[in-house]
Amino acid sequence: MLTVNHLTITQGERQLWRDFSLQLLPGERIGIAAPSGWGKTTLGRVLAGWQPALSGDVLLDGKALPLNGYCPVQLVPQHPELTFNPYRTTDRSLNDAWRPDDAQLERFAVQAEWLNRRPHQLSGGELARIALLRALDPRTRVLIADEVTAQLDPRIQRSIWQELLLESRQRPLSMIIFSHQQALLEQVCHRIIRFPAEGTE
Ligand SMILES: Nc1ncnc2c1ncn2[C@@H]1O[C@H](COP(=O)(O)OP(=O)(O)OP(=O)(O)O)[C@@H](O)[C@H]1O
Repeated sequence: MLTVNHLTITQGERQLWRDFSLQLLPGERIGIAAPSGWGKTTLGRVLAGWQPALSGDVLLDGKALPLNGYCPVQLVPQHPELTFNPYRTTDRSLNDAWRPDDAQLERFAVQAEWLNRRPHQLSGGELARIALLRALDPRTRVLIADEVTAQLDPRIQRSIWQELLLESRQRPLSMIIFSHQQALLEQVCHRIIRFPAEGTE
């Protein structure tokens, strides 16, 4: 279980989250809907250990996330091109995590040939699928999906979400999903937390 305890997160002078708490059961999928600039991506970065919070903590099964080695909470960022090394072919970045087989590449609509290219030689949607597959390393327990399919056409979006839901049920893999697509959140999440909370605007 992922437990988020009283997180306060600042970015520069600005306080983005104050006393934010959440519990996520194995296999549970929670959607977070908030206006642009609210701090969703920053929250994702803190939950996956990419940057510290001002206060509060993030625990997986009661323990702090590991500082070294593989982090079982994985963020798939909205702009994956910023997280791929531009000088390496994408297979090297993917295989830093794990080695998906051909069937797994097919499930997430990744063509083997794309893995011989560098990030700038791929479209945003192609790179987004490789980033997603990389984060699905079998050691991942919680996936934070930050607008992961926003760059994809509706048919591929549907098929990727079908596979993600299958993965979420089978492992089980918990998910925190940030999206501006209300219909998507309603279809894939067990519950949705909306900001600003009703009556506070
Ligand atoms: N490295 C940074 N330094 C300073 N300010 C930042 C930094 N990163 C983000 N911000 C600011 O923090 C706020 C929250 O940004 P964040 O990307 O977390 O929002 P978001 O809710 O994910 O937005 P969107 O829906 O547009 O992706 C924004 O006002 C942004 O300009």
